[in-house]
Amino acid sequence: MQAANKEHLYKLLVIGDLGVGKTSIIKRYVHQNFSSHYRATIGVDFALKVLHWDPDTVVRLQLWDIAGQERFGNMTRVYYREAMGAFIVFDVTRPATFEAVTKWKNDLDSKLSLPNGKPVSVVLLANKCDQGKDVLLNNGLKMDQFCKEHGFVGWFETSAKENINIDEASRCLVKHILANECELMESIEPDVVKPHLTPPRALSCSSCAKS
Ligand SMILES: Nc1nc2c(ncn2[C@@H]2O[C@H](COP(=O)(O)OP(=O)(O)OP(=O)(O)O)[C@@H](O)[C@H]2O)c(=O)[nH]1
Ligand SMILES: [Mg+2]
Repeated sequence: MQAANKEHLYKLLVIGDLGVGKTSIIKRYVHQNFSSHYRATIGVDFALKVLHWDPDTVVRLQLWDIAGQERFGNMTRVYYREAMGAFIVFDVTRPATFEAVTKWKNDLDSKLSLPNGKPVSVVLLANKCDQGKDVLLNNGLKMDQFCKEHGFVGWFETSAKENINIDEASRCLVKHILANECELMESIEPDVVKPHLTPPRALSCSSCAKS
């Protein structure tokens, strides 16, 4: 296979309350397995997922699995640094974890933004949808409105247990990150190549090429 000529590496955050399924979603996405045994994450765990985005683009995702117990503490600023996007996860069987979504989003937006000052792209995950949709049934129709009001680029009902919508949610987030990166690149004056920038060919990105 011809070597990809565009490589991207993005740090992604996975945040949300205790026990909503952050670690399980990452385990399903990266290792294709699931365990019903709950072992709370301490601090932060890491995982790497490589996507062959298109024939000449490879996207490497560095996933930061942040413990729910970190709950907008002062460590989150350290964990959030230089991330390009995030998943905020709640548990559809526990309404309180949905209430916490706005707190996580506000914490993220108060501590992290893109170099142009815009908020990073965030996709909302309504996890454990294999276990019923209590929260969604009450809010299902309003989820699109909720996402618009709180600045989420999309939302998905997911299940780490049944492997539902996790790939789709990741593609949605990466698509928005690529578009953001393109906008950032375009905002850099084309005739002023800053010394730390890599050679011009890396300045283009697939979504720009498509636009
Ligand atoms: N039925 C079902 N159970 C799930 C799903 N995702 C996670 N679980 C279970 O929920 C519990 C918590 O999952 P974790 O992935 O450890 O949750 P977490 O968000 O990483 O929790 P912290 O690390 O404490 O923040 C475990 O018992 C999982 O098996 C799912 O999609 N469906
Ligand atoms: Mg965990």
